[in-house]
Amino acid sequence: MTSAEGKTTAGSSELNPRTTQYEFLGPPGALAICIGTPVVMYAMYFGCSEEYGGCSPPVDWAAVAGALTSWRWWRGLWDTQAASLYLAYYGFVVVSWYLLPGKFVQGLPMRNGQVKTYKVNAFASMLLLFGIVAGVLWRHGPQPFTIIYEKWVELLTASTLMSFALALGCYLASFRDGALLALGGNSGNFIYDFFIGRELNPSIGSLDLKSFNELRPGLMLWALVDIAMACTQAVRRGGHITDSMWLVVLFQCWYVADALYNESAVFTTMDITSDGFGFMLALAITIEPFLYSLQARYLVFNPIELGPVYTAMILAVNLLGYYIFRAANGEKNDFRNGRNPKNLQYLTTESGRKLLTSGWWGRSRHPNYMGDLLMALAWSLPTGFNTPLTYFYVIYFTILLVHRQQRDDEACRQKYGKDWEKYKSIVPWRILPYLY
Ligand SMILES: NC(=O)C1=CN([C@@H]2O[C@H](COP(=O)(O)OP(=O)(O)OC[C@H]3O[C@@H](n4cnc5c(N)ncnc54)[C@H](OP(=O)(O)O)[C@@H]3O)[C@@H](O)[C@H]2O)C=CC1
Ligand SMILES: CC(C)=CCC[C@@H](C)[C@H]1CC=C2C3=C(CC[C@@]21C)[C@@]1(C)CC[C@H](O)C(C)(C)[C@@H]1CC3
Repeated sequence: MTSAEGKTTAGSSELNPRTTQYEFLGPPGALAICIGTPVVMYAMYFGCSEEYGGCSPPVDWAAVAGALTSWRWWRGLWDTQAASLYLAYYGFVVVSWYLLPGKFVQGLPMRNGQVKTYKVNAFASMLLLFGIVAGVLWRHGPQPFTIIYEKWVELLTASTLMSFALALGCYLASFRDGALLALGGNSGNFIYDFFIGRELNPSIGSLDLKSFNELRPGLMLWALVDIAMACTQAVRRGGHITDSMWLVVLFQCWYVADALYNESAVFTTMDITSDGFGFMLALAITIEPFLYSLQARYLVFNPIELGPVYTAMILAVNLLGYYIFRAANGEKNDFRNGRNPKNLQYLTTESGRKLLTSGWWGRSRHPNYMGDLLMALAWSLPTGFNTPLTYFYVIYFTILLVHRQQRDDEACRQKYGKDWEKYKSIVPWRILPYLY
């Protein structure tokens, strides 16, 4: 953490104090991530696509350079049909949130004493989308879905612009009277606050923009993109889909379905309770479908048959990861909702809040990250070892989770003081027992 220099009292109040500590190396770091993330996403396309010579070295850099120095660089990124398709998709996700029935669930109390109510129907939205996909497949076969593969970069542009528009809109709206700001996003520096998110929970009517965008448009499109990649492979191979493609699509669709089914669990994560909604989280709608699906896109032009032995081994890695991820998240969720069915041991802190010290949370301080990382590995293994690029997700995710663990550790240190040090002495490992 670095200190936010040059703070003034303008823009601060008792409820919305000025942010005095920077994360992500302050404004230069925030600017680097704002520019760097879209650059990386385009680079993962230009550096790993059949149009530009595949993914394994040598990439056809001459073709990439040719594209970048010609008119195609600008014109090729934008396509009105792709942007309209993207908008129609986003509109569908909003309308399905509005129209489909759902439970109403309360979030944790905010520091102004208010409690937000969320409509929980993300899983129903996903089922509706999958129902429409099944209907199209039934009537027209896989062909209509190949447009997602063909217009990949144009759809990426549309989604990136949507992320930017959402973040900018929320940043500007946060200056209205009465907005509750995020404690970490009110530094007074435009770049930093735009990136971290100035307002804690921006909403339009009863639609909470942060939880909506963290979960629905990005995750559902990720599943749809994966299905479209399998359809593209099927069209090219006379209806045949490789076992590697089946694995990637099933694993990732399962992960998405699990997240949407357990929608209410996200209301207690730090993104929802503490972070604002800025460009960082708005990028979720782009990163999830266009970066996390790289393996499926790669398998379209590098079809790989794994055979039963490798298929079974990779399946086992994913199942183990999923078991740890779900069991750990389940234990914490139960505990935070006042249940302790396994009679796990815990430490009572001075604040009255309790911390689990046995079960998964006694093995490491973020056992759920361990499960998530194992799954990430299982999603890359079906692509073989011809290119390191399909392992990008595992590497990016490790960096993201290690940084997240450090942020959470600092937040818990501030929340629990010396009790957190005591917890750390009981549970010394951060993510991977005996390693980290
Ligand atoms: N696919 C992706 O791109 C990403 C996935 N994720 C996943 O999201 C999920 C949620 O992650 P995240 O919100 O970062 O963190 P966690 O689910 O690990 O939650 C951290 C919080 O849990 C509470 N806690 C910590 N230790 C204990 C304990 N011993 N007993 C009880 N409560 C404890 C603390 O909050 P308090 O005490 O206030 O309750 C702490 O702030 C994870 O499964 C992660 O893998 C995350 C980022 C990206
Ligand atoms: C630096 C930068 C640009 C960061 C963007 C990070 C985001 C993409 C991730 C931050 C936390 C996330 C979570 C999920 C997806 C990725 C982002 C948005 C998540 C929705 C994936 C599905 C899981 O089951 C989850 C619900 C636990 C998870 C929540 C956190």
